[in-house]
Amino acid sequence: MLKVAIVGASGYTGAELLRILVGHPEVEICCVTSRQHEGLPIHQVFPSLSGFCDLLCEPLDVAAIAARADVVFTALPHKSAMEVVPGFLDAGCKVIDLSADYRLKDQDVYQQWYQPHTSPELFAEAVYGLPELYAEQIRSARLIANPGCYPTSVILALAPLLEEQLIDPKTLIVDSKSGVSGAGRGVKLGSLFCESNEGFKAYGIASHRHTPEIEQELASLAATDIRLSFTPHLLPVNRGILSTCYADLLETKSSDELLDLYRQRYADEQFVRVMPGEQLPNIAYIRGTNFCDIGLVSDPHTGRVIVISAIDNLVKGAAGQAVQNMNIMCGFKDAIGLGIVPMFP
Ligand SMILES: NC(=O)C1=CN([C@@H]2O[C@H](COP(=O)(O)OP(=O)(O)OC[C@H]3O[C@@H](n4cnc5c(N)ncnc54)[C@H](OP(=O)(O)O)[C@@H]3O)[C@@H](O)[C@H]2O)C=CC1
Ligand SMILES: CC(=O)N[C@@H](CCC(=O)OP(=O)(O)O)C(=O)O
Repeated sequence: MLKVAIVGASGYTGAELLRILVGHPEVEICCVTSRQHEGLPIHQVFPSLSGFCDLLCEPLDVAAIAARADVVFTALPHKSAMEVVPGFLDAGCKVIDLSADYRLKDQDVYQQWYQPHTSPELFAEAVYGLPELYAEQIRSARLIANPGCYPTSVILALAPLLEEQLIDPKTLIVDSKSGVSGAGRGVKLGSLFCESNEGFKAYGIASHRHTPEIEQELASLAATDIRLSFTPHLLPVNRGILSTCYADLLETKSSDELLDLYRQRYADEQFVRVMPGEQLPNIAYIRGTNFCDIGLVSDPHTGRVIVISAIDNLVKGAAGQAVQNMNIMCGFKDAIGLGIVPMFP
């Protein structure tokens, strides 16, 4: 059995890692950490886990955890992850980092959007953990930079069009809407029920820290520089991201032709579902699962294509993708532990 530790287990992505990994046949969870809940059984932190996991929350002692774990999931806020990731790697663990600390390839860009980085020497080694693009590199990786939730939804939505150079990269506009769990479990004014319920607002306009991450990956697909207008919105639901992506087509293509391209591109990707014909993604269809649903419409009136994608921010946007990466790194089948059928309604 593979021994895994979940560092930052009392957060939302930590809870989701636990939900997925308690049912994983190749994994034994050996350690969960939380500073605030040290000594408390994790099922008391998350009563939903009663009967599934009775590990006690431990402090974050890198040496003590590394002595027991083969793989460490760091589900910590960015800036905190970089304080512990190098120690786990030095001790011989594989690390899947859910934070943004190792996603960017350029140290100056990281510093501009976050803060000075304390282990930029790991940037070159870290593999951006989007299996639909980097499965080969993930297989032999020691450090996975698990992608951001918004970036996952946007990159998967636009990859086929950019790879085939069918859209003008200068015309890209993306609107994304996220459920409130995207902001984490920490107490924040904007996450309070009365602040978010029945409201719907844009935030981080022209300044959201996922912009450089999305641009980095889209530029690599398009083999040209990308400048993106990215506007996230806070949606008053617990989970789910719906991204709407607009771009000018460089040649006339019908919706059916483009859908065919997407079907071919993702034919071997079991977690990407290209919606048939008129159907469009809905966060209600993927809740709790590792699916990314994609639909599109080619608009002859404007010459633009509009691509819609939907993911669960905590699953394909975080914990599910992290487990998918672990499966690939460890030679397991990609979908082990992730074969959840969506519930509806
Ligand atoms: N929520 C989402 O949809 C997504 C989140 N992510 C990223 O995943 C990471 C975790 O997110 P999420 O679970 O939402 O965050 P939460 O705020 O819900 O949880 C954070 C966890 O880290 C622990 N923690 C916080 N600060 C520190 C610290 N300085 N040292 C040690 N432990 C600490 C907390 O426990 P305690 O304070 O008890 O120690 C808690 O267990 C973040 O980097 C986030 O940006 C990525 C994609 C999607
Ligand atoms: C709704 C909400 O607040 N979402 C978060 C993004 C989610 C996230 O955790 O992003 P990282 O993985 O890059 O940290 C935000 O806008 O900052």
